[in-house]
Amino acid sequence: MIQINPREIAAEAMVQIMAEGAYNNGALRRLLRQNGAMSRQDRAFVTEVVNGTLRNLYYVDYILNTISKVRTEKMKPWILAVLRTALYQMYFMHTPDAAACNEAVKLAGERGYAKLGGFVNGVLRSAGRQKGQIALPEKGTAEYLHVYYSHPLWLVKMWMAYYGYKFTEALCRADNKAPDVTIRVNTLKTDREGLKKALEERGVQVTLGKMPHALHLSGTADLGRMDLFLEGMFHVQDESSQAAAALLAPKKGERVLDLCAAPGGKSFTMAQDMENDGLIVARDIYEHKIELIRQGAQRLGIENITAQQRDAALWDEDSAAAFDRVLVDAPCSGLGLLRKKPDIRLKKDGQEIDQLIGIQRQILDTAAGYVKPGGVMVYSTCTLSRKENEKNVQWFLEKHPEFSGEVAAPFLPESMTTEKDSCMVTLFPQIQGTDGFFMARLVKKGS
Ligand SMILES: C[S@@+](CC[C@H](N)C(=O)[O-])C[C@H]1O[C@@H](n2cnc3c(N)ncnc32)[C@H](O)[C@@H]1O
Repeated sequence: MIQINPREIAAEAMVQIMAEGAYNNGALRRLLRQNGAMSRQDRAFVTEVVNGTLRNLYYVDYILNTISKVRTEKMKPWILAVLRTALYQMYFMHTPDAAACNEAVKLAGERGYAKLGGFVNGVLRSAGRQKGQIALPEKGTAEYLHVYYSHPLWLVKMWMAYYGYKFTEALCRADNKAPDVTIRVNTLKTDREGLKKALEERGVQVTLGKMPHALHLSGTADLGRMDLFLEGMFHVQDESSQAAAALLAPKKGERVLDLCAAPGGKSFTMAQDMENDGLIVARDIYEHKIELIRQGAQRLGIENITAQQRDAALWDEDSAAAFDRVLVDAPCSGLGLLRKKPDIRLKKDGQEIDQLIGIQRQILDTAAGYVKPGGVMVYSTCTLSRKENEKNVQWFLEKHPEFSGEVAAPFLPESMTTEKDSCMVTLFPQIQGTDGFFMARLVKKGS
């Protein structure tokens, strides 16, 4: 049997993600598939090392740059990947220092860098000796949160300006915990108790979520291959997204437009809430993503979704005042997803926010015209940036006096919202245990 070294796969993933620009989840999935002979334990190890290293990258690099004479940005991609993943194992996974160090030296040699084995050995031995002794920036500063919790400095500063130091620290800490898998029970086929029991019979640990059809799973190896998944008993969906669908609250027989719908999660949830009755037009700008909506709907036994490729920023006369409910789940900076997509924090620099605001406002402006008088629109993002969230809603309500905000709390379980008298809700990983998420309920006047 071929021996696959999981440490090598982890370092390879880091090269692809950090030096070649691959997305974290995509690169991991591809490498795990290509090395399918690895044991379940080794696959879990690779996933933990890659996600953990990415989640703690600013900290790991801070240690490397304190110890090494060569700065991380000057290192060869392979050597840097080997050092980062080895240091993560030593500092966060309790791998014995000597084992992590010896393996790293071997890995350097395997890709033609045998000459750098001494350098790798020196840096890691020194890191082992100095564990817990390297001075960090002073506590109470943005620089401390940046290094200790490995969040970009610009983001820490932005959140501190919004929420203050203590709240930002709690948020950063929550971002660094690997989340469990959350699913939405397919109420067209089963119910929460029935699915919980069936999952438990298959060895999955299950707890109930705050949303009425949410389950939290742990101990799931390959959920996508499980019979219950293939039979369409659930789809994977964070509780924040389930809440956004609940805030729009579509009813049986209504016409619903989901303008930025792929891969389809919120459309699927709404279709189930509507008991497969009425119509959901689910659109996205990317043709290849439309197929994901169709496949998902088919797996789940959903028949009231029509998927269409269309740019939501461009006006569609045929949709004018044609929908009871419109969802604008806008493209955004994704700063609420740091738990699940740890590479987001490394690849954004805050510059893209202003560009996104332009697109979000264009989509909102266009969407307003598709809502029937008396109809409802929900604007949502998976980000924690007030410019993309509250400021956009304020802008929209000023520009569109035919809309007003409706208090959101009555549409959500009490534990999901802390704002009791606002049309806007922000969810945080350290409070609701969800992704960082924003949503607002806007009602068009008239009847
Ligand atoms: C936050 S994701 C949507 C997630 C989806 N609502 C769900 O619950 O599964 C945003 C989506 O907007 C799409 N998008 C980006 N720009 C768009 C545009 N101008 N028009 C329509 N869709 C767009 C992206 O392709 C992406 O699928």
